[in-house]
Amino acid sequence: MKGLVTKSTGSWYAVTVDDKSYECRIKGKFRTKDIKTTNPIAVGDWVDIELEPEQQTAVIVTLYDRKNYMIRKSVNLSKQAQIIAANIDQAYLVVTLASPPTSLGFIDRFLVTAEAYGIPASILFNKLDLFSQEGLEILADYRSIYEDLGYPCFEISALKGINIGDIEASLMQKITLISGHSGVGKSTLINRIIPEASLRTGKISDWSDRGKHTTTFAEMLPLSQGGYIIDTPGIQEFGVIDIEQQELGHFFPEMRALMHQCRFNNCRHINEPGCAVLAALAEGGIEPSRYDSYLSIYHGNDSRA
Ligand SMILES: Nc1nc2c(ncn2[C@@H]2O[C@H](COP(=O)(O)OP(=O)(O)OP(=O)(O)O)[C@@H](O)[C@H]2O)c(=O)[nH]1
Ligand SMILES: [Zn+2]
Repeated sequence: MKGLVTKSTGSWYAVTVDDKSYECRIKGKFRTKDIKTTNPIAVGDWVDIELEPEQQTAVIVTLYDRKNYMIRKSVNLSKQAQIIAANIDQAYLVVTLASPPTSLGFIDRFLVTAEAYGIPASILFNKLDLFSQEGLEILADYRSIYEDLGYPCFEISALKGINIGDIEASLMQKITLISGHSGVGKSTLINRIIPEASLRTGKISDWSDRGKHTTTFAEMLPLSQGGYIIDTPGIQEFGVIDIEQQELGHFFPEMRALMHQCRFNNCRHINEPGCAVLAALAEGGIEPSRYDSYLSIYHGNDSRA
């Protein structure tokens, strides 16, 4: 029977076939290109399952080819990768400028991975209700960096219900991944959009609570207007994986637009003479924070919260 993986705990998977959900485990090996993954099957995957005799459970026996996926380097296991979700139409990164802050490096790593797999990405700036005047100015700066690159940005308060209608409209009939650090408000947002979901939301009250994950597994939730949201556990760190140094510039839209003007066609945009990217950086046509992220990813560094 062919079904859709709608929930994953890492060892068990819920697979939906014609509105019926089966608790499944994996049989055999499933490989993603040459990458070692901590989870061979991810939410959003299409699979074949076989019922186990005289039991309520089933086993996943086939994994169908994926249209795309979001992947990151696993924390502490730098050789291994985690597939966050597969077969998605768009990826929404929920960020906050405070409690907890999301770094530009983290945002850029997420966007580069989305570009590499052809997934349209948007940024949701949450907790708008907490912003001071100064905070709003920083928000406007961040927003303009990413909007100028073509990434849609939303300013919202999941808690107070501000600007949620715009997001709801953009989710219709689509499979949308919702990702971000722990505590940025993903569950609060999803609860507002799908009240029946009643996901647990956590209070991050002090330092010792930081990193406490209230969402522990990825889950695909149907929307009443059609489409799905994929809720994922909070991510501390986003390590880019499976991108060659030489192709990295292609996944920065502002660099992609200029690189054919570089003198050398194998330009790394680091110190080459006649580099159009470095010229644009010097003239303010490329954001220094974006170029910093390029260098940092190029040199294989991960982002930490
Ligand atoms: N002030 C304010 N607080 C918010 C907002 N959205 C969420 N919060 C609070 O932030 C805390 C974390 O929210 P969650 O929705 O649990 O965050 P999460 O991203 O789902 O976290 P994980 O499940 O750990 O990944 C809770 O105390 C929420 O009430 C918002 O728009 N404004
Ligand atoms: Zn160059």
